[in-house]
Amino acid sequence: MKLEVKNITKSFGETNVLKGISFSVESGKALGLLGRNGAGKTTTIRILMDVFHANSGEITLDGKPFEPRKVQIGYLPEERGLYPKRKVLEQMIYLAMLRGVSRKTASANAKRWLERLEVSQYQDRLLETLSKGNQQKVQLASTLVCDPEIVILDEPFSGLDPVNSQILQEVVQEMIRDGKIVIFSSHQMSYVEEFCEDIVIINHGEVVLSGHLDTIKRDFGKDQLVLSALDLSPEEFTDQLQSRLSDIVQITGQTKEDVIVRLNEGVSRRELLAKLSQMEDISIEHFETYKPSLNDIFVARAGE
Ligand SMILES: Nc1ncnc2c1ncn2[C@@H]1O[C@H](COP(=O)(O)OP(=O)(O)OP(=O)(O)O)[C@@H](O)[C@H]1O
Repeated sequence: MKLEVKNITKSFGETNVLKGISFSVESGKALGLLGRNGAGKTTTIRILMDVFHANSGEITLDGKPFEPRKVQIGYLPEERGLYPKRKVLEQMIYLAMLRGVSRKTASANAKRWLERLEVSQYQDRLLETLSKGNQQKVQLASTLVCDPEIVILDEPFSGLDPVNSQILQEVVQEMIRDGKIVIFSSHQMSYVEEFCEDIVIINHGEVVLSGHLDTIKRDFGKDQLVLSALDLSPEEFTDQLQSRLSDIVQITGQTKEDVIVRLNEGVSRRELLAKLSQMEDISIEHFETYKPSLNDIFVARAGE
């Protein structure tokens, strides 16, 4: 299956919140839907879920108009939506039945997911009596109870301890292996890097970057190098580079140990290396291609 979002726009009153959002995601893959607070991620998801109508654009599934009610979708919204005063298992079965699953299957699926997420001991408790993390796991179990083909997870890791995060990571990996379409929205970039082959970054309602994460990283790191020099702090080395090599490199960043530079247009790595080795008072310790993290890319593309 292939889900395609094509040039979606949405306004609330005078405010254009989405200004032409496009992306696609296929079965067995996870797409990271990223953006700063207020960028338009939830609005996009709500349009996918048919909570809002787009002003223009279209959404297709395998080339045909997407009808969310005709496909099983598991949506874990950021603002969680279960009933605090109802029992865990009872409400999971109820919610699955609302989505057309038989009572027997709903009950079996609910028990299986509660077990898998290690919260089956709470199945007969009122939801509000569970800890925040355990409520979160019940939410996730409820998302999966209808055996969805499309899974949309909005900040699924918030409030989970490291052990529970690990369990959830395994579940997400399993869903990808099982051929689900996964849309994963999170501000926690390390999880996005873990699961998502492709990403789309939205900023002020526009896609500012999208594509295959490995390719994006390669392109972003292209022409950038990580350098350090023996017996010089990154600050001292930065000063040296700025005063002596500013015709061939620009400083783009600094870490605790290294300086990150970008080659000026037309300058090769070989040229830089030659210039550095001619500097007799400096011994180069570290010279390698810059490998940006998704966090670096996000800050560069979605930062003001
Ligand atoms: N029902 C609504 N009426 C008016 N404006 C809205 C409505 N829903 C969202 N907005 C506005 O649309 C913009 C995008 O909001 P949205 O919730 O999609 O952002 P987001 O990327 O999900 O942010 P966050 O990371 O904070 O959850 C915001 O400026 C928000 O105020």
